[in-house]
Parts: sequence; structure tokens; C-alpha cells
Amino acid sequence: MPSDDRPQNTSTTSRVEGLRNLSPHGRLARVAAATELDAADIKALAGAGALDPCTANGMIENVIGTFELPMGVATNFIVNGREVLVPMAVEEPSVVAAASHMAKIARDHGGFIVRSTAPIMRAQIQILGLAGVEEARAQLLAQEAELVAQANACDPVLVELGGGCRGIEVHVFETSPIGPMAVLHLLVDVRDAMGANAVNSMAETLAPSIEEITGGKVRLRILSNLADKRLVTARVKLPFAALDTKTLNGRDVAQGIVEACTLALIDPYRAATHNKGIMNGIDPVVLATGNDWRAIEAGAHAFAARSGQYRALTTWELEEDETLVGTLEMPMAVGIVGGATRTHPAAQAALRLMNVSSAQELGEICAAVGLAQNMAALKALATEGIQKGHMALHARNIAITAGATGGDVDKVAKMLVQQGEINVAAAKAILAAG
Ligand SMILES: CC(C)(COP(=O)([O-])OP(=O)([O-])OC[C@H]1O[C@@H](n2cnc3c(N)ncnc32)[C@H](O)[C@@H]1OP(=O)([O-])[O-])[C@@H](O)C(=O)NCCC(=O)NCCSC(=O)C[C@@](C)(O)CC(=O)[O-]
Ligand SMILES: NC(=O)C1=CN([C@@H]2O[C@H](COP(=O)(O)OP(=O)(O)OC[C@H]3O[C@@H](n4cnc5c(N)ncnc54)[C@H](OP(=O)(O)O)[C@@H]3O)[C@@H](O)[C@H]2O)C=CC1
Repeated sequence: MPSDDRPQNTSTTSRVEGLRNLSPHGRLARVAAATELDAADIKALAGAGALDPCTANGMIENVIGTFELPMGVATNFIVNGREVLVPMAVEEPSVVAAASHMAKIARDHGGFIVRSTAPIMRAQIQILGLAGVEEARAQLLAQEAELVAQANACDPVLVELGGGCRGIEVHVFETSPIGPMAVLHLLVDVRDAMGANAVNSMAETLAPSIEEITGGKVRLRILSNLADKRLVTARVKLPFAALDTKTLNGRDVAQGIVEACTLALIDPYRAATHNKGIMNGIDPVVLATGNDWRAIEAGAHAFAARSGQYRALTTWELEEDETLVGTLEMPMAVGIVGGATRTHPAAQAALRLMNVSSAQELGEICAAVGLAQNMAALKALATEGIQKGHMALHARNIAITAGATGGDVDKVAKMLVQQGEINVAAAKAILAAG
């Protein structure tokens, strides 16, 4: 396992031309050269055997092996003025291409501007059997300083790092199928951790004190994945001209993107697919860095439904200066310490590839990729449709399913695209015809 005090790579450019035309080995060499990654990181990113059985066995239970996914690199990203090559572990074709494509358009116009709040997570402590929920709330708020101090005593390392419990909230439910209840929220700055274990420990430690203060009975003590105090915002601003295509002018493309987004703002059926497209960008980065993608998914979708109606996580607007402006806002509970981020060697290499030094910075890059991915999908949907670009790249998968191997994969895929019929039967026919 690589040590953590190796120098971070410094001289990155994310514009690595012609990467798509190289072999995986050739691409890795180009990426390594562009980022000054060392041999251990290059080996980890290459994958084969990176996660040894012993390490894997220490990560989960009943391990029988490891499961591999392709690791791609999205090119062209500029995030807050910094060039970033983005590792993406994902099984779906066209995702890496789409992110790189939009980042290429954006890079001539400032790239992606991202911001994030402090990494505050919530832990919930459910209190039942109360004589009065409002009285319990008042009692708990009166003891806030004491409760915060007790929480912080659980994790001196976190406090020393500048994090720790910042305060409490008490939410009350006057009625429920099991009667009234109060829920105490611990608000904890978890610094560079995802934070689940840290805040869960605090919640469990505080339970007896909370029962004593309120006279109630504590049931659940667990973090909330609706991390609405740990938000990230990504923004991109493009002149209409940047969206010109061979057949359409950029103003029409921009208008089409706004119209496509509008449906996702009013219709949950469309919003679900729209947000899936955003997560197409985010999940692969979360996965590549050893983070908990279920937590990110849960937070994203709960945040999308916070008004009572599930809706798009992005907005796209036309501005008077002939520009299209896209914005993504969502929770982003990712870490660069804890969980699998430090046990999986490829996760460490992925973090070094991006040269991130804080969890906030990682979350901001995830948001930029999510916004780029959403823009790619909306641009395709609003113009030529999704199938042309997506299916052309999916054709290689189809060729493999039909039995193509080695150099035949690209040849069969090319023929499928040329004949405009991209399915397994057509691929088998091509293979049979030799
Ligand atoms: C697929 C493209 C990018 C083609 O688009 P294109 O215009 O044919 O691309 P291009 O060949 O002109 O290349 C432009 C740039 O894209 C990148 N690029 C392009 N091709 C490759 C490749 N093979 N390998 C690596 N990079 C590639 C690359 O950066 C390249 O620049 P270069 O660096 O070469 O100068 C475009 O059609 C696109 O963005 N489509 C959208 C694809 C998409 O969204 N896929 C997600 C799967 S569908 C889904 O699950 C979600 C959805 C759609 O339902 C969400 C929703 O409904 O909102
Ligand atoms: N609902 C959910 O999403 C749940 C998720 N999980 C899992 O929890 C894991 C994440 O928990 P998490 O608490 O992040 O992981 P860890 O407990 O592994 O790591 C967090 C700890 O690392 C130490 N640490 C060292 N350096 C730093 C730093 N710079 N910033 C912050 N902390 C630092 C801290 O103290 P110290 O050294 O004292 O430990 C901190 O408490 C994931 O595997 C996730 O899957 C678990 C339960 C529920």
C-alpha cells in the first residue's frame, strides 16, 4: 500500500489530446506523464491485482474474490481554475466520453466554478415516550452546551483537526402512528471524513444523557444521509456560440437544454431520469475514490425531494448576455480519510491523480462532473437524441456480447454503427460472415 506522505502530483494538464485513440496501456502512460504519478499509483490505477485478497478480506465479510470495473479518465476538466484529470470507475459506455466532451466545451469559458459549505453531517437521536415533545425540546436546547461538549469528548482527533460537534437541533413530531416523538440532531463538522462512523459514535454516546434530560426512551441513533448542511454547488456559463453544431446554432441548442430541464423541474418521471444522468457523472468518481456511493445517492434523491415534490438537481437558464448558465446544488458527503478511501490502493491513487487535499475539494470535483454529465445528456436529448452518441459507443459492448474478441470488437462495432442496426443479432451476423 502506498504511503500517504509521497509528494502530490503537481503539473497536471487535463487536455490530453488523442487519448481515445490509444490502448489502455498507452493511455495510462500518457496520464502518468501528464500528472507525474509514481509507479505504485500507476500500478494501482491499472487495476490488475491492485486490491489483493488479503486487503479485500479485511474490507468486507465472506470475501471470495474481487469484482473489477473499467477505470476511465475524464479529460478537459478545469475546476475553479485548476486542471483536473478525473478518474471514473463505471460500467456504462459513453459516460466518460460525455463528461470529457462537455468539459472540453467549458474549458474555453472558465470551466466549472464550484463552492461548498463546511462538511457538517447530521446524526439523529429518536426520543419516544415523552410526556410532551415541546417540553423535551426546551429541555434539550437548555443543555446544548453540555451535550456538544459530551459529543466532542468522543472524538478528540476530530476536534484537534478543527472539526467536532457544532450544535444541536430538535425536531418534533406531534403525531405519528406510534405517538409523538422528538428527534435530536447533532450537527458535526467531520472535516475530511465522510463521517458516518464518527457521528454515529457520538449519537450512541449521548443517548443515556438524552434519556436523563427528557425522561424519554431513545431508539434510533444514526446519521442522516440527507446531508443538507454539507452542500456543494457547481456552475458553468457558456456563450451560445460555444454550443454551435454542424446543423444547429448555439442559441437553439441552449434553448433546447432549458426546455429539457424545465420538464425535470415539474415532472418527477422526467426528474428521476434527469438526476440519474447527473449521478452518471458523480457515482464513478465516488466509486473510484473508495467512497460510499449509496450514501451519495440517498442524499441526492432526498435533497431533490425536499420541497415535497421530487425535482431536478440542476437548473439551466438563458441570460441576457447570450449565455447559458447551468447550476447543480446537492449534498456531497464524500471523504478522503476513513471508510475504504485509505484501504483500497486504487482509491488513494485516484485521489492523487486529482491532486485533492480535502474532502470538500473532492466533493466539488464530483459536482463539476455531475453538471458536465447532465449538460451532455441534455444537449444530446435536445438535439440529435441520446441514441446516436450513446449507442455508437455501446456498440462495442454489443460486439463483445455477440462473441467478438480482440481487434474484432472495434471492427464489429464500427460495422454496426455504419449499418445503423446496433443489436446482438446484427453483431452475430457480422461475425458469422467473417
Ligand atoms: C458520446 C458523445 C460525447 C459523442 O459526441 P461527439 O460530438 O460525436 O464527440 P466528438 O467525437 O466530436 O468528440 C468531442 C469530445 O468528446 C470526447 N469524446 C468523444 N468520444 C469519445 C470517446 N470515444 N472516447 C473518449 N472521449 C470521447 C472527447 O473529449 C472529444 O474531444 P477530443 O478530446 O477527442 O478532442 C455525445 O454524443 C454525448 O455526450 N452524448 C451523451 C451521452 C450520455 O449522456 N451518456 C450517458 C448514458 S445515457 C443515460 O444513462 C442518461 C440519460 C441520458 O438518460 C440522462 C437523461 O435523460 O438526462
Ligand atoms: N448511513 C450511512 O451512510 C452509513 C455509512 N457508514 C459507513 O461509514 C464509513 C465512513 O465513516 P467515517 O466516519 O467517515 O470513517 P472512519 O470512522 O473510518 O474515519 C473517520 C475518523 O478518521 C479520523 N480522521 C483522521 N484524519 C481525519 C481528517 N482529516 N478529517 C476527519 N477525520 C479524520 C477521525 O478520528 P479517529 O482517528 O479518532 O477515528 C474520524 O473520526 C463508510 O464506510 C460508510 O460506508 C456507516 C454507517 C452508516
